[in-house]
Amino acid sequence: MSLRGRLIVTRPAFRLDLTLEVAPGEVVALLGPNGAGKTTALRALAGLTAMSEGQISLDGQPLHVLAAEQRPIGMVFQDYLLFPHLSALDNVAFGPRCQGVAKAEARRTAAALLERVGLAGHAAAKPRQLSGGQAQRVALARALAVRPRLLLLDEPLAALDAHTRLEIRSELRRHLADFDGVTVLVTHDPLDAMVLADRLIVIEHGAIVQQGAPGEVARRPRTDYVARLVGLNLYRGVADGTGVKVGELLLHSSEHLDGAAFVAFPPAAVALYRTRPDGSPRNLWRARIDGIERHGDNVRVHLDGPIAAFADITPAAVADLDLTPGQQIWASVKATETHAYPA
Ligand SMILES: Nc1ncnc2c1ncn2[C@@H]1O[C@H](COP(=O)(O)OP(=O)(O)OP(=O)(O)O)[C@@H](O)[C@H]1O
Repeated sequence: MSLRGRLIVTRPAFRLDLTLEVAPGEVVALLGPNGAGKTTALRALAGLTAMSEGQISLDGQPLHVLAAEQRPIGMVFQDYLLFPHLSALDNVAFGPRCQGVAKAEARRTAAALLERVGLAGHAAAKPRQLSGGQAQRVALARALAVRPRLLLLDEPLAALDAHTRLEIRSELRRHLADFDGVTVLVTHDPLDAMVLADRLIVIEHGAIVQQGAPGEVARRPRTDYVARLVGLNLYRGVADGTGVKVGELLLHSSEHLDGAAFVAFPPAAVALYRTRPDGSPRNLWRARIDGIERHGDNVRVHLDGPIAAFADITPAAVADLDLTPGQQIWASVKATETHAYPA
């Protein structure tokens, strides 16, 4: 079961144009900032948003010619959209019933699916009697009940609190691993994407800007959005074999490259000094402190200068260095903590 297609949706102030190819059993996450077009892409796959041009095929059969209700898809929405007046069992049985399955058989299928998601004991409960995590499980069971060949998940964990989210994320991962059709999920959350997906497709302004295995995307971001998402300082420059020239600054790394290159390093790899350090580390520059904010247990210092960078240091280091906004400081990062790759 494979999905292929070119999705084009044109609106007055927005154009989505994506070429997608997803293998059987593969889980792909569409990731991107607000308004990038993730939901539009998902809705176009579902037949809920009309495409202006393009075509989609599933297992070699055209999908875009089918009305939404005829498409062999299962969908989980962010707020689940369970029918409030139906029990969990009847919510799950609803899809098979619509497909013409006899009532008793539809309910048997639904009961088996509820058991699979760990809710056998809640079959009679109405949606309002379920917790967020339970409602999410019912929504997944309902999506699977129609034996879909394409599973579409729109921010499937967004409505859950942090603790439940952790639990449901790993459960969902197991269910997706058992599903042999194509899964496309939309998320804002890099962790959901990293844990759930085999491949990330990053969308910005309606177009794919980067795609690849989660680890690869995290190690080698290609846009500022991806770099921020995975918490790296990222620059584009020109490599000359010994380092990457970014503006006036030459940044050394352990890789030897030539030509257009990206160079990235984590904020925690940046060390700050009041006076020029001895034994000059290879990457050293004079920076101005542009801002200081809490960042988890650490402090994130915003640096301006030949390059804009974030440095994560401990609160004790902030006190020792007596840092204040506007102050000039030395910043360094070891070549071994700097990663360069072709642009
Ligand atoms: N029904 C609509 N009518 C007109 N414009 C729309 C409609 N839905 C979305 N848009 C616009 O289309 C663009 C893409 O929106 P979309 O919801 O697909 O983005 P998204 O990546 O899913 O964003 P978010 O993460 O905020 O949900 C945005 O500019 C949005 O304002």
